Amino acid sequence: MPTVKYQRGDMVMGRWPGSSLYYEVKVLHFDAKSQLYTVIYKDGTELELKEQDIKSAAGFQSRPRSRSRSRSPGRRRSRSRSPARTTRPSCTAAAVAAAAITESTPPSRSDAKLKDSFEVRLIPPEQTKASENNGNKKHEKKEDNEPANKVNEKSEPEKNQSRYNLRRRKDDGDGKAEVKAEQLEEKEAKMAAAAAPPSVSLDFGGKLGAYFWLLFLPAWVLFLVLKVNQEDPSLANFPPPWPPLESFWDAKALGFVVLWILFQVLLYILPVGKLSEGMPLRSGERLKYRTNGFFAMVVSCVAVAAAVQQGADLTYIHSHFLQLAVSSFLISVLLSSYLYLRSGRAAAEQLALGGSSGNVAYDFFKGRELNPRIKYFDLKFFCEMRPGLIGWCLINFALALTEMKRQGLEAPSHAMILVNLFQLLYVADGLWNEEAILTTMDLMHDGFGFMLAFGDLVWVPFTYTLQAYYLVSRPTPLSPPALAAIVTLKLVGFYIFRKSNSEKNAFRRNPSDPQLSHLKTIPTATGRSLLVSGWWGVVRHPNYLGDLLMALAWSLPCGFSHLLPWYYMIYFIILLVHRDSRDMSECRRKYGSAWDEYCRTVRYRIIPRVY
Ligand SMILES: NC(=O)C1=CN([C@@H]2O[C@H](COP(=O)(O)OP(=O)(O)OC[C@H]3O[C@@H](n4cnc5c(N)ncnc54)[C@H](OP(=O)(O)O)[C@@H]3O)[C@@H](O)[C@H]2O)C=CC1
Ligand SMILES: CC(C)=CCC[C@@H](C)[C@H]1CC=C2C3=C(CC[C@@]21C)[C@@]1(C)CC[C@H](O)C(C)(C)[C@@H]1CC3
Repeated sequence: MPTVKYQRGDMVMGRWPGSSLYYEVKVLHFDAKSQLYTVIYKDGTELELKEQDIKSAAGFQSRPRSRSRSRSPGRRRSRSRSPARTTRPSCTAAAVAAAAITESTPPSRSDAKLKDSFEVRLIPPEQTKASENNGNKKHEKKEDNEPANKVNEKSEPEKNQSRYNLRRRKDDGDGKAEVKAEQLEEKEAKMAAAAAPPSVSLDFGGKLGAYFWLLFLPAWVLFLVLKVNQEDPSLANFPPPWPPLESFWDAKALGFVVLWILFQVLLYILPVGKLSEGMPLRSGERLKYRTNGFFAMVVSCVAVAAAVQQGADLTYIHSHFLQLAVSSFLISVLLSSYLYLRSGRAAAEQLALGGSSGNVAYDFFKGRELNPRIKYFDLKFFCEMRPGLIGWCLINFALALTEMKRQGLEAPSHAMILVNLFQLLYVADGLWNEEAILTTMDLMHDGFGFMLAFGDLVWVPFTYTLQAYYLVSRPTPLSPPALAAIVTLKLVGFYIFRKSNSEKNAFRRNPSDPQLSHLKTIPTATGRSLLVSGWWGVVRHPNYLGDLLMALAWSLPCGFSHLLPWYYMIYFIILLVHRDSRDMSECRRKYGSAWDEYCRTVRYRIIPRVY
């Protein structure tokens, strides 16, 4: 192939995205269509690079420290208080490669210091910039706050510095011009990284999987809704009776759903509440979000109470559950189609990683655009946090009223009260801590497409309410000890869930938060660190553990007569196990062997000593 400069198996130097640093990589593959080389770093991290980001190894050498008069990364480090200054690389892709070029033997893992202190492997682009910019004291402060780094600072001799000074020979010793060229390169590389995100493997079963999920998810919701309406919803009583076609559609139901969504839109755009910043995007930009979810929930409760006071019959929700679900489904399909169409016009840097497979079904399902917005109105954030989530509580409340009416009760049953209160607490907590959602996977990494639109508008309100629906016509008495045990379980789960989510959110927002200074961290090549003690040192997803305990507490009040009210628990285990593995791959890609280090230190994923 005449146009291919580097061949498979060639050892070359690849630019680390977002920086001007080059590391040794092996060429795995060249894609003629995208003109991208797939390269692999020494620790197994794979990236796709443009030809201009690859140089032949012959043009590189490690710069001897004595000649390092310029503001090279290594030298900048030696002036700053960054941990990178004082530690030696151990195993990130880039650092291993760096060490491999400058030393005959790569850094040894058996290094005694490695055991107790987590080491910096590479100057992260952000850190490099921070040290370069003397005015940026914030970053230095952050590093000071990390005890693990302090240990490193004391223990590592400066002589290691020169090992990271990898640059092209022609740049050597060229004072100001060099700095300028370097800054330009860094800027270019950043833009390239933003514009051409590295491709990631397709999850959810890839393209075929997308077709499957597009058909299966709506069918499954329909199945559940029909099943819970059966007098005997046991598995043996299969299939549930198919209702007449005309009963799927009700214009009034569609009207109610549209009104509800518009009401939530109105509450969302009111200039009430805090404007919170999201995490930095690949372009470096930080979007602003109006986090007034709790306010929206309170106003919605007042509005619903007023409507009931005025004689509105909420049992309509129970009797038209199917039609309301179908209406929401139609809206989610319309929304997803709009999202897919508009994503065609989105700039490359606005797309989620892996969101552009080129396959219509997959991209429609998974969503391409990361943060689709109409002016300041963030569609993904709004859909995830408002109509479906608050709607879930409204439906639960309506089902409690229906239970009272059906069973001639003066108050809802204990089981119904527990389910209502538990789930209300879950939603209210999510909305109270709305800002925390900005550091979750959905907001940071996932595109907005059918999966989330359907999940937010149909799946959450019409399947998360199944326990309450189940209880409407199936009285389930609870003994006082059972009641106490279930409440305790819920509170324990909630405590773990809230504390761990808040800890991660606080750390991501401000790594130098004095309240977190006791926590150990592992620095990574991206400039972000990973918590390795506290909640995130117990298991890799303590928040999932808390969430699962809560899910158990939601099913227990419904007893053990049927599987249906346990559906949420089963689904949730599958969802979280899959989410955990998706997150593992994503973090492995992002953090390279710093992530492996974290996984070796924190061995269990969700349940200590079990999983
Ligand atoms: N009820 C429901 O239906 C659902 C509820 N949930 C709940 O939503 C919440 C959010 O979940 P989800 O978005 O899946 O995942 P997380 O909130 O756990 O976010 C995962 C991200 O956190 C960061 N991270 C991972 N490990 C560490 C660490 N050691 N130190 C610092 N940061 C770390 C990484 O992002 P980075 O490093 O880029 O910051 C990672 O990608 C959870 O509580 C979950 O239980 C989730 C799904 C469905
Ligand atoms: C099968 C299918 C269609 C899956 C879609 C998954 C979505 C239903 C969930 C993905 C992540 C979610 C979160 C919440 C609700 C469910 C979805 C949208 C959440 C808003 C619930 C309230 C919590 O407090 C939370 C804010 C942490 C949570 C965030 C993730």
